[in-house]
Amino acid sequence: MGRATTPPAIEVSDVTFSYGETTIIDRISFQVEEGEFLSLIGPSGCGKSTLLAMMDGVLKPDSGTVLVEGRTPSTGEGSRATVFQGFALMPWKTVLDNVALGLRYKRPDLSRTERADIAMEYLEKVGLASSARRYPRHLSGGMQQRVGLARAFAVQPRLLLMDEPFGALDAQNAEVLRDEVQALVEQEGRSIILVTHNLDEALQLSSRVLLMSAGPSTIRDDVRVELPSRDSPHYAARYDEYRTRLWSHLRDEVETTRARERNAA
Ligand SMILES: Nc1ncnc2c1ncn2[C@@H]1O[C@H](COP(=O)(O)OP(=O)(O)OP(=O)(O)O)[C@@H](O)[C@H]1O
Repeated sequence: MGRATTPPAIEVSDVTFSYGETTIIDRISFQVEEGEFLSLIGPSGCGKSTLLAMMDGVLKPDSGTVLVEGRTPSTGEGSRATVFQGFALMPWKTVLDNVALGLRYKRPDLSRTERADIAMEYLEKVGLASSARRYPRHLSGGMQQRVGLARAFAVQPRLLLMDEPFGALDAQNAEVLRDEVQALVEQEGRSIILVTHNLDEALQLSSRVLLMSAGPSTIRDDVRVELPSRDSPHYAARYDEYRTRLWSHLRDEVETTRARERNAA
């Protein structure tokens, strides 16, 4: 009674979304609590990016509501940051300026020097301080994605939305960056939503995995991931249990999508 309650980081209630005549998302509901790291997985085209865009205020549901910290999101709010597969860096700006740019929009209260100092601090965290004065075209894909991560984390968002952030990287770079994301998350402790095709990535990084069905998508499974530390003798068995469960559902949904594609062809 009279207790102040913090709204969930995200509250998706009975959301439906269509592109034209095609229903993509069919009455989906779930909540994400503050500090949760949620991975969204599901077959290609089931609407993961669409759902993320609604959380970012870029798209609006046809019916139902998406609330972020209790409010309808609109674009460009400082409490959120996004990381996408395509890096989205400004080619004419240096690495340092690219990171500082995010701060300029999201933390206009800071001076130019303060922004540069923070940008540098985050470039150090992702191991790119020595490339601060270089331009994105001079960096490898992995390095560019690190700049994207530094830019997103530098604004210290309460909510971080990531859409296939490792998708354009080779396997080794993806592995290194996943470790870096994990380290940043442990230091910063924010709410995170990760869209991924990679079940292992979802299991290794997140505290919860939401599996979407083939479209019109609903929630097929919702799994809280509680793994012991990696050096525990129980880690492998527990990991396999989660993986087997999620993969059996995911495989069904991928097969449904493929069968539909074959019928449509
Ligand atoms: N602007 C648009 N107009 C019409 N259809 C669209 C538009 N954007 C996406 N779609 C379609 O909506 C469906 C959902 O797209 P979305 O990108 O959200 O899926 P996804 O699960 O993120 O896909 P993927 O895993 O392949 O990245 C797909 O079939 C896609 O082709």
